[in-house]
Amino acid sequence: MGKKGILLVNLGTPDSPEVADVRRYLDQFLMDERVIDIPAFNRTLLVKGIIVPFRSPKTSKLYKEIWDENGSPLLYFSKIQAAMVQQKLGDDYHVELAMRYQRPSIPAALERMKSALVESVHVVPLFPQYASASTGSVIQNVMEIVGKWPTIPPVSFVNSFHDNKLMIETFADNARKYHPENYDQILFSFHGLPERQLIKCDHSGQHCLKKENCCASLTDVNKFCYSAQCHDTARLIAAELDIPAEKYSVCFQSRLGKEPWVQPYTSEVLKELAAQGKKRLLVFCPAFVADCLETLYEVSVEYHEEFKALGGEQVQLVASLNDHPKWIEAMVELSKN
Ligand SMILES: C=CC1=C(C)c2cc3[nH]c(cc4nc(cc5[nH]c(cc1n2)c(C)c5CCC(=O)O)C(CCC(=O)O)=C4C)c(C)c3C=C
Ligand SMILES: [Fe+2]
Ligand SMILES: [Fe+2]
Repeated sequence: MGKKGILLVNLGTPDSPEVADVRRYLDQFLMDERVIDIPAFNRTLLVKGIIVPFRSPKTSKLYKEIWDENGSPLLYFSKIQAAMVQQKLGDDYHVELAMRYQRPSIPAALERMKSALVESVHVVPLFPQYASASTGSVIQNVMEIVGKWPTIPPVSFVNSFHDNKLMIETFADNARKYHPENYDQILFSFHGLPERQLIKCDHSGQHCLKKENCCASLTDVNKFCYSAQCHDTARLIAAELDIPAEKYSVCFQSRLGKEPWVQPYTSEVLKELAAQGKKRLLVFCPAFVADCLETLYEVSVEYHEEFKALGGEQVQLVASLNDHPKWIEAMVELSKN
């Protein structure tokens, strides 16, 4: 019997922090029709004419701040995760790591699986909450590639795992060493998303952003809503740590462009908390399964400085899932289901 193929996919990172590599990365990322979801002609003008030329040098500087002897933290931890999952799953499985953008690429990883004569392909997009721009893009890309193979094997996908028990426990474990009770407020800062994409993903057309706070709770009718899944993840981690509702806030970071993104924005929440006299914040970033630019720089450096300038004292990041054994167990579970 052939091996079962497992494809673990994260977002991607540049090959190096140099401007040319960052430019290639941003170009592939932002030209994705699910990321900048506007008509192709306008997307090309905006991405190739404005965002990539102006943003690449700035983003390159940020990547240089987090790049160490192991390279990009996102790729470093992703490789460790894949090797540990392969080791746990054993010889009946063939595990490949891929990045949606740049390397190791999805086409190359799928080609290696094909050459290894896998009997099936199970895809695990490494994004806990479903978004069209992340999970949706991975699923579409894999379907396009495998869809052209002469023999299409059984293919399956994980859609989201925002409430995975082992994942929730891992975030809680990582926070305990900071003693959450010693902080003035706990923040769950998720990657942001344009509001337009939230509305588009609501196939009923009747739920997302229709009423105040409608995207803050997860129900049967909005079970694919990114915002609702984020709120659910936050609620579960808070419950695991006995953090009362008034002691934590859910917010969204990394906004790009001028149109409205899912709210509240992390920067605005920092302003409000500083105005209330809060001094010490503990911040989870549960949209990511590995530390990356958005956690190590945006939260630990940018938000920390921003909060201090507002009169606060500390923004402490809770480490991501990285190579925590319980998270590896969760990945094994996701690989088998
Ligand atoms: C949680 C999953 C992610 C979603 C959803 C997502 C949507 C999204 N992102 C951008 C723009 C940028 N994101 C950038 C970095 C970045 N994004 C994610 C994850 C999601 N993005 C990760 C893990 C990272 C870090 C990668 C790393 O190498 O560490 C960047 C690059 C950095 C920068 O220039 O600021 C951009 C740009 C959009 C527009 C979007 C949805 C529409
Ligand atoms: Fe992003
Ligand atoms: Fe919603």
